[in-house]
Amino acid sequence: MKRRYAIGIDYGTESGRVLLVDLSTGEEVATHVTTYSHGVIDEKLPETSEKLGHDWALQHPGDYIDVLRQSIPEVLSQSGVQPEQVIGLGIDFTACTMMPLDSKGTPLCLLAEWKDNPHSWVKLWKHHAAQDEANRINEAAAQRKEKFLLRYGGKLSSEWMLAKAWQILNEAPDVYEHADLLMEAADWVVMQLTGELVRNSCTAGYKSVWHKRDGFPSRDFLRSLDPGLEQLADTKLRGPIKKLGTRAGGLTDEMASLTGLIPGTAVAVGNIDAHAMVPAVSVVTPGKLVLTMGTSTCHLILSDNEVHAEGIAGVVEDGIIPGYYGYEAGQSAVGDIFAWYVNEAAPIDVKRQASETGMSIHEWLEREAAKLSPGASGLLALDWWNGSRSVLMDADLSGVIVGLTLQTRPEEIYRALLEATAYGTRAIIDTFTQGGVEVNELYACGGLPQRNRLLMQIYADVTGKEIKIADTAQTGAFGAAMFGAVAAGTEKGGFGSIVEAAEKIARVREETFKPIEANVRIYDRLYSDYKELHDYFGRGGSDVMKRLKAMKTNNSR
Ligand SMILES: Nc1ncnc2c1ncn2[C@@H]1O[C@H](COP(=O)(O)OP(=O)(O)O)[C@@H](O)[C@H]1O
Ligand SMILES: O=C(CO)[C@H](O)[C@H](O)COP(=O)(O)O
Repeated sequence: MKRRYAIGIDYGTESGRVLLVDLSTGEEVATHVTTYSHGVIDEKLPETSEKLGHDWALQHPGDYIDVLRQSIPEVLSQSGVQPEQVIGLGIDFTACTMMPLDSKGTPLCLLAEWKDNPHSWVKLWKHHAAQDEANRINEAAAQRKEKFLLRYGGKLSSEWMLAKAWQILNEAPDVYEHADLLMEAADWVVMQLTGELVRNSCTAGYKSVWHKRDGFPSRDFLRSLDPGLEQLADTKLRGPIKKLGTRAGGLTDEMASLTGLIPGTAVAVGNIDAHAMVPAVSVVTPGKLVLTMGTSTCHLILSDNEVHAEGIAGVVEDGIIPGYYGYEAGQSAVGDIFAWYVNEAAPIDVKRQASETGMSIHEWLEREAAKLSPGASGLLALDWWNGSRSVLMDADLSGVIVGLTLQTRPEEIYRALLEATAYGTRAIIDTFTQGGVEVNELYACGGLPQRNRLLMQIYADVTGKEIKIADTAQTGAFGAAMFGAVAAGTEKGGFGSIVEAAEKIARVREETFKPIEANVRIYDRLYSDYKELHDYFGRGGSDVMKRLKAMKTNNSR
């Protein structure tokens, strides 16, 4: 029998990565990356001089289609695989990355009459300008003792659908009114591929507060926020919600000719990028915490039980692997913090030395920072450069570095930033453990583990746990391909379930990162200092971060 393949597409913050996977061996046969030509739109709208406010982050939906147009034909031609050998396609996406659509399913930002309104564009997951709305949602839900709040650690995020939808209603009621649907980008791309309006249970559960039995927040609650939101769930969020691995539909003729695949190829319902990575590192049972480390980090774990605790961003039944409660927590910036330092703050001399040695700035700083021992720099940082997603769920918090002196070196700051993100992860592990979700093992995947060994050693030392690393640099796309093969089903040469797919083709590397005892002891002390700063700035010891942010926002008006 001819070999069978599946394609997975990982829609990240800056680019879409397409991977062709051999379903009999798990071999990654070909991969291609399409960088979004509009990138993250956070200063002004394309083709206009319309300036965006603080904390805005938008995208262009055309960039998502470019990934299909460019990268799918590319992996087919690189590999020589025949289109009919590709039995399934799955996608994963950043989330909540949402957009308003008209009644034909066209994003409003692509229509001449709406394109100058920032609210007609795709709001990227890291659009944080709906914090006011999030605060008001949280106050109202707490006051009304809404049951759903418990499943989200007591707070909904400004990154999620409800806050973003309400921001549109508040600031651009005409856009809200005209929007027939508000859709996750993951579901919109699946709709383009198949012509079917199908939502996936993962983004619906984690980002739109949907529950398998209780549905969305009640009309009564939505009306209590704003009468204009009352019908939100029944109208703009309508559509069947299908569980992960379900076949959303077959590839349309139009999409078949755009991609070079054959019409009718099975397309799985969408998924969140981080969540797709869990089975891709072979995790399909409880107790194994998966760190998906890239621009941001998500922390995902399965459990047999539903527990509620502060700091857990969300628990969704069947949200990651059917049959389990899937838990998510996260840090809104990780790679983004290192990128900030490299792009905005590293001195010119560092850039010169890196270029002289033929290394990237990250690589040079990593090499120099690895020469330092833990605690030697006298620096300690908080990891809130893009707010705190867990444990505090507050986008108005910001970054801190304590201990700077005239002697401080760039590699010391770089290392302090790596360490800060590791402390943030340890705080999340504590939250899970104290909340009753057992964390026995750590798995790391995403773009960072294979790029920065020092980072991974620091994570092992700070958490005191051995870390297993994904055997693929394209973990999201690999997981998406696995779900694509499940959607195709066994009769087509795919898999009967995601658990079967994980058993047959998912794997981790043999090499692991093990904690170094002497470092663990030092980091234990530094972590307790981190916690002191964390609670001081984050739990009301000082509101200086919020005052500074308010001053900055007022000044820019
Ligand atoms: N050697 C490195 N060390 C630390 N961070 C890095 C390194 N190389 C790239 N990064 C950061 O990794 C992030 C990109 O991660 P990746 O997983 O590829 O993308 P995404 O999160 O968009 O899916 C960027 O924030 C970038 O600054
Ligand atoms: O909230 C998310 C998942 O729940 C975002 O999709 C994620 O944090 C962004 O992913 P990346 O860092 O890989 O761009």
